[in-house]
Formats: sequence, structure tokens, C-alpha cells
Amino acid sequence: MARVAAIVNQKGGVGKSTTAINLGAYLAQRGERVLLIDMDPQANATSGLGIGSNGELAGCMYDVLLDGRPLEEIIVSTAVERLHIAPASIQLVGAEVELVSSLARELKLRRALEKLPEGRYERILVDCPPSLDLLTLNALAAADEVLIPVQCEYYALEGLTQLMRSIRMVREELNPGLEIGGVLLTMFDARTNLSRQVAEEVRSFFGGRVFKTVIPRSVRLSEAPSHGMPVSLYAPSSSGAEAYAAVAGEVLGGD
Ligand SMILES: Nc1ncnc2c1ncn2[C@@H]1O[C@H](COP(=O)(O)OP(=O)(O)OP(=O)(O)O)[C@@H](O)[C@H]1O
Repeated sequence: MARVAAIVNQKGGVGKSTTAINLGAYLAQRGERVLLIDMDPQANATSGLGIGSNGELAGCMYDVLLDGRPLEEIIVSTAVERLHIAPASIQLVGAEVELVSSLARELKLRRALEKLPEGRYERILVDCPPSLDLLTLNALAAADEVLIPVQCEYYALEGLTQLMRSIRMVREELNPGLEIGGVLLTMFDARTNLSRQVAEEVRSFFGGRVFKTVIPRSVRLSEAPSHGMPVSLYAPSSSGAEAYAAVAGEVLGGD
């Protein structure tokens, strides 16, 4: 069975999509068959991999969650060998409201994953929207583990208590095996005391669950999506690329 990781933080702009794209790309580069599921209506992981800009998509996660379409029918390959994506589109905006009245509404993604052919993927990464809504709950209910990107900025820890509470609730009601896979410090700026202070605070809050690798603030990481590429193709020797390659190494080492 594929190991499923939900990339979650209800705060916006902390590096969820950047992590989904680049961790996914490096895991695929290291030989894993990876599926990235884009559950965010903003579709940044989809567009960041150069998918969907020509309107060529056969479908998106809306069709899977609301119309029961098999995941397989909407999955597309990317420029990275072994990295596939189940794309999002703006249509997903409506999914949140429409799901409310449907039966087993938190389990739509889990059911869709159960129908994937056995052994097709070894790793599934789910990029979540910046809220603890039904789309995120679907990801948490389907996941083996949670990866939490935390931006090294003011108020980094704000909201994490609430996130932990949601994870506990999901464990009790939907998915008892859900683990904290790791907390990833992002947009670290070594020149500022603030970044160092935040990193220390997060480490004292989460202890050994924080990845040793810290993602630096890197212009190359922020440029890559506009070229529709992961940083492993766009600027493989940049500091951001090296950091995400190291995170992939930690993820593989921890399995
Ligand atoms: N390490 C980094 N260095 C520089 N820029 C970064 C880095 N990580 C992410 N960014 C940029 O910061 C912005 C937010 O990142 P990203 O989209 O990954 O966050 P997100 O948590 O997925 O956002 P949302 O919550 O809106 O879905 C993007 O413009 C991205 O390119």
C-alpha cells in the first residue's frame, strides 16, 4: 500500500504547495512512484507543475469527490518521471459547500484511494487548502501521516494548537492510525534572529518530530512554479533544491 501524507497547515502561504511539488519531485527522482493530489481550489501545485494551463485536463479532484469519478481517470503525468498528479481546479471552490450534505462526506478521498490499483503508487502526497475545512478533513481521514510546513515568521506557532486539536479529533472519530510525520521549517532566513527564534520555539514545541533539514528562503523556489517546474528541474544546484532533496532523504530514511 502507498504511504499517504497530508501536507497541512491552515495558515496560508507557509509553503504547503512548494513542499508538495518539490518533495514529490525528489521522492520520484529517488525512485518512488509518487502521486500528488491537489486538494486546494487555488490549484497552485497543479499549475506549479505546468499542468492545466491549456485547459487540457480530463477532470479534476472535484469530479472524484463529488461525482465519484475514479481517480485514475483524472491523473496526469508530469515532466518528472514517476511523478503523477491528480489536479485541482477552481471548480473545487464549490466542493466544500456541496460536500456538506453528502453521506460520509469526510471519507470521499479515502474511498477514492482504496479503488486505486494495488501497488500503482508507493507514496501519495496531498496538498491541502489553507483551512481546516472538509477538503482538509478528507485528506486527514485518508492519510497515514501529517506533514506540517511552518514558516519561520512571526506568529508561526499561532494556529498549531488548533491544528493539533483537529488531528486528535480525526484520530478519535475517523482515522486512529494518523501520525505526525514531521514538521518542516520553511522560508528560513539565516540572517535574522527572528528565523532562529522561531526555529527554536518550534523545536521545543514539537521536539524530535521536526525535520533536521530547514528550507531556506530561496528566490529559485519561488520562481520555479511560474516556469511550471519543480526546483529539481529549474535550478537543481540552488540552496532550496538541495534542502528539498535532503528532506526527501529524511522521509525515505524514516520509513
Ligand atoms: N522557501 C521559500 N523561499 C522563497 N519563497 C517561497 C519558499 N517557499 C514558498 N515560497 C513562496 O511563498 C508563497 C507561498 O508558498 P506556497 O504556495 O507553497 O504556500 P501554501 O502554504 O501552499 O499557500 P496556500 O496556503 O495559499 O495554499 C509562494 O509564492 C511560494 O513560491
